[in-house]
Amino acid sequence: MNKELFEQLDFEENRLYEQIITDLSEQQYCVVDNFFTSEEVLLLRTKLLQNYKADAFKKSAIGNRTNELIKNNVRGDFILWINEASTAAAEKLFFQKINHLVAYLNRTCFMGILHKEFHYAVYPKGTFYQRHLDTFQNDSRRKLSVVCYLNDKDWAPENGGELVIYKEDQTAINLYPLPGRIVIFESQLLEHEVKEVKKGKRLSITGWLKTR
Ligand SMILES: O=C(O)CCC(=O)C(=O)O
Ligand SMILES: [Fe+2]
Repeated sequence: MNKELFEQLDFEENRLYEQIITDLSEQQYCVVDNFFTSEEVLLLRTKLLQNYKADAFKKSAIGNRTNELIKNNVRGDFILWINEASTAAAEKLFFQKINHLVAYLNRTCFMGILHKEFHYAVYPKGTFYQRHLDTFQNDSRRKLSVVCYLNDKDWAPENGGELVIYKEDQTAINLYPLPGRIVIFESQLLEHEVKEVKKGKRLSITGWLKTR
């Protein structure tokens, strides 16, 4: 049997990933609850908090003082980039799950995702991220944005911190950062914002799947 044919027969359809592909093509975004189990969220949250307490996070703003001030008006989160070569259990598990999804997307939709970059993010009380397009960083290689929420299950509406996605017809979709939930959307197409956190710290991993 030739290799291509073998690969076709070997191929197993994944319902969850198929739903992601359908949603992305129909509405440019998708929401998957329980993409990470509660044990996985706990593992990831513990690692995030360990780094945060060790002061490893940086203010998301860069540049000189004036620039920083301007950026703080736009975005108040603290971030830490994650190295894919990390041997920490949490980070290995994270990239395993992401890579499994990426392999499927590349195989079934020829998405051509070659690179990725992910960072932990902490939004303390009072912080937000104003409406933006993820390509404002001048990175046209960003194809899909992926946000994974790591809060405890007691994250309630009064905590604020919703992700608001503005669809192409400008309808707003409000999404709470519920633990285990991931949101994927077209980086080049959909503007979005993070509403002010009113209570507690909002914990997440955000990243981009890139084409070159
Ligand atoms: O945390 C979120 O829900 C979105 C974060 C975001 O828009 C970004 O980091 O570019
Ligand atoms: Fe964004």
